[in-house]
Amino acid sequence: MVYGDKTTRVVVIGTGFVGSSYAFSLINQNIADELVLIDLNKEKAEGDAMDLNHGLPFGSPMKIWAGDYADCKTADIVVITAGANQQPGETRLDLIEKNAKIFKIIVGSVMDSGFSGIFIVATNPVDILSYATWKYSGLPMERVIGSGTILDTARFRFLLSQYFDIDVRNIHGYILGEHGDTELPVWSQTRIGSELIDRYIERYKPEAKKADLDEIFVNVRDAAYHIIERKGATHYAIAMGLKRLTRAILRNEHSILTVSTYLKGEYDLEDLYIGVPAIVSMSGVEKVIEIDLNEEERQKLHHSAQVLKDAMRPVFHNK
Ligand SMILES: NC(=O)C1=CN([C@@H]2O[C@H](COP(=O)(O)OP(=O)(O)OC[C@H]3O[C@@H](n4cnc5c(N)ncnc54)[C@H](O)[C@@H]3O)[C@@H](O)[C@H]2O)C=CC1
Ligand SMILES: CC(=O)C(=O)O
Repeated sequence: MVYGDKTTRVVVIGTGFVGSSYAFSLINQNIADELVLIDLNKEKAEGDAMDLNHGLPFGSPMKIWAGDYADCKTADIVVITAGANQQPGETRLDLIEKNAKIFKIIVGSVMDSGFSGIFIVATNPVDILSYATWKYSGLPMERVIGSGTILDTARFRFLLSQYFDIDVRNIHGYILGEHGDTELPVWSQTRIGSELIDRYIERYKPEAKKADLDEIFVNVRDAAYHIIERKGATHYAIAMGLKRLTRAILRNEHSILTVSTYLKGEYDLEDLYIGVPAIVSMSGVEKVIEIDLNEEERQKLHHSAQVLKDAMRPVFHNK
């Protein structure tokens, strides 16, 4: 562990579908020494702690308990997955009012404990609530990270891997922007192995159609709607994305991940959290990576940023 002999502690706030799936994912990875579960529904957190503890004989040693906000004081990472999720037909932005109110209380309680670690935010609308967490906590921007488009990028890579019949680990591409309806694919920089996708198609899959690629992106963008219609929530893949982010921090991996982070001029955007590639290490977001976008992609990213700014104005500036 990069923290040397120090015991590493992760606190999860909100042990619903996402929080409990993340906790399960974490105990299977031997990443942290301690895991604290907090939920408004204390019995749910207690039940989860019992259930997870009973699995430890099959895994690695870890201390897991249902705790309270005082336990955040020495935490390295606090992951917030608390709050309302989308009902069928609802957009992520529809959740802003109720979840922003919940966040004011949660983030205030975490900071009252004396917490000085890193926040990871997953609750939707994640870009706006990451901004809220940064504002409410007063922590440096690099220590407040939203899961951003980490999940959308994973969905994009998976669907492309199916289409091209190539190992998903050899598909390299990013979804940027809002984790939501205005996100965009960066086709101009998408690669299969080391080949740009257009060149790969020319050489190895000339029968591939633009309409198929467009449909892949639509399925990425609308994946949450499709899953929520079928089972009411999405949680396994985001749990694995949050675990990946946790590992990048605790193991100081310097990984490039599409997280929601604060922009101060990068991509000609400022004063918002939005999904872009960034280097993540034990200090949090070390650096935003500004990949070359073509004009259409740049315009779509700016449109997505504008939609986020318009949505957060009533919550953060006019009240
Ligand atoms: N960023 C991403 O890629 C994804 C984000 N999400 C978001 O994650 C959030 C959670 O989703 P689910 O786990 O499905 O919801 P859920 O309803 O299963 O769980 C939410 C939990 O938060 C708890 N909670 C509510 N208010 C609280 C408070 N003030 N303090 C502590 N706990 C509180 C509830 O008791 C509940 O256990 C939603 O906003 C959802 O949209 C879901 C999937 C992917
Ligand atoms: C719910 C959500 O944000 C997702 O699955 O993308």
